[in-house]
Amino acid sequence: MTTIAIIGASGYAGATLAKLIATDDSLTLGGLYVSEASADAGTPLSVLYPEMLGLVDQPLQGLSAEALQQLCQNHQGVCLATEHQVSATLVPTLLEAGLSVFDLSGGHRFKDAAIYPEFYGFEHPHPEHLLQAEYGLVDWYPHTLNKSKLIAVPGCYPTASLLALKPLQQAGLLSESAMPVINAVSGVSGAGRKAQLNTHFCQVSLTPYGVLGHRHQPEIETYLGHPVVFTPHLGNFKRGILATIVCQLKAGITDSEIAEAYAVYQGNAGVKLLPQGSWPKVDDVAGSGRCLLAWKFDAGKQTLVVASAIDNLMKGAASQALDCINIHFGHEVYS
Ligand SMILES: NC(=O)C1=CN([C@@H]2O[C@H](COP(=O)(O)OP(=O)(O)OC[C@H]3O[C@@H](n4cnc5c(N)ncnc54)[C@H](OP(=O)(O)O)[C@@H]3O)[C@@H](O)[C@H]2O)C=CC1
Ligand SMILES: CC(=O)N[C@@H](CCC(=O)OP(=O)(O)O)C(=O)O
Repeated sequence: MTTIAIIGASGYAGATLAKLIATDDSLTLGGLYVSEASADAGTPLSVLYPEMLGLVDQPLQGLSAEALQQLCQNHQGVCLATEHQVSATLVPTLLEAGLSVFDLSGGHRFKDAAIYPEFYGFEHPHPEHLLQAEYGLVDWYPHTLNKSKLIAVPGCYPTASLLALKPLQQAGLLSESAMPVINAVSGVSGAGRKAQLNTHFCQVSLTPYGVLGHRHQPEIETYLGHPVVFTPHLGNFKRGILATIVCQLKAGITDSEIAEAYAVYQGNAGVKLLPQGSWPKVDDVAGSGRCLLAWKFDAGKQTLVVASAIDNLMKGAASQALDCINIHFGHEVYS
């Protein structure tokens, strides 16, 4: 059995992951950590999330220097469900102790350290570790996940967008002179558990944000290998992401070439194509580790619309992290 700790376990992504690890036959859920001064230190996770009563009753521990030392001695892997800068600061100690690190934040998704001051608002404290991180988009890069002890779990919007666009890019169907336009709506849990006025459920009304400057734009472009226009929106529902993407394809492309490109997902339990004429809904993926895709093509305009739905806390965070852990340690993956 492989024992996994979670730092940031009281947050939405960390708690979702704790539940998945606790019910995974190949893994043992180890220590659950919050910040040293957290008001939740000492509280069982199941008190914060009663759905986990009897399943995850261990208390959250404040991450003191002593707790960090014990974490390093007692676990094979650790998940960082913490804010980007916190993850970037913790990684060197965890790697030096020999642990495998699964970072759910954006702290290690780029090789180019210059992205951090521009899109994340801080200088990366350990750019040397960026070069060793592998990007954990499990449906596309499963074979690199045992090549490094540092796995950068993708962001939620990039997961939804890349799963929709990579088949087209790989098959060479995207027009080189046009950018896919991604409009994506996320539920409020995407913003985390901590209260903030602009993500207060009663204040939220469907609106774009981060226009032409969201940090997921460079992440999508990096792993697609093609520029895009990405506009996230916040919607007044709890969980799920729906990305609706409009792309220009090269002249002469046909429906059957598009179908062939998406056949890359045949037999993949984690990504499913809906029958032509059906479109994914966020409620159809809430609580699931799957991505649902659907597309329609106008051959006259060479325009493709593809829609992609995931649960931001599952495929967009915790279930993708769980798949990364199991692939990394050579266990069976159940999507
Ligand atoms: N929510 C989502 O849909 C997704 C989130 N992510 C990423 O996952 C990470 C976590 O997100 P989310 O769960 O939403 O965030 P939350 O705000 O819900 O949770 C953050 C967690 O980190 C803990 N924490 C804060 N500071 C520290 C610290 N210094 N040391 C240890 N623990 C700390 C918090 O507890 P406390 O403050 O009490 O210490 C809490 O447990 C972020 O990087 C986010 O960008 C990725 C994909 C999707
Ligand atoms: C609705 C909402 O606020 N969503 C978050 C994205 C959550 C996510 O995927 O986070 P990371 O890339 O940061 O890990 C945002 O736009 O910042």
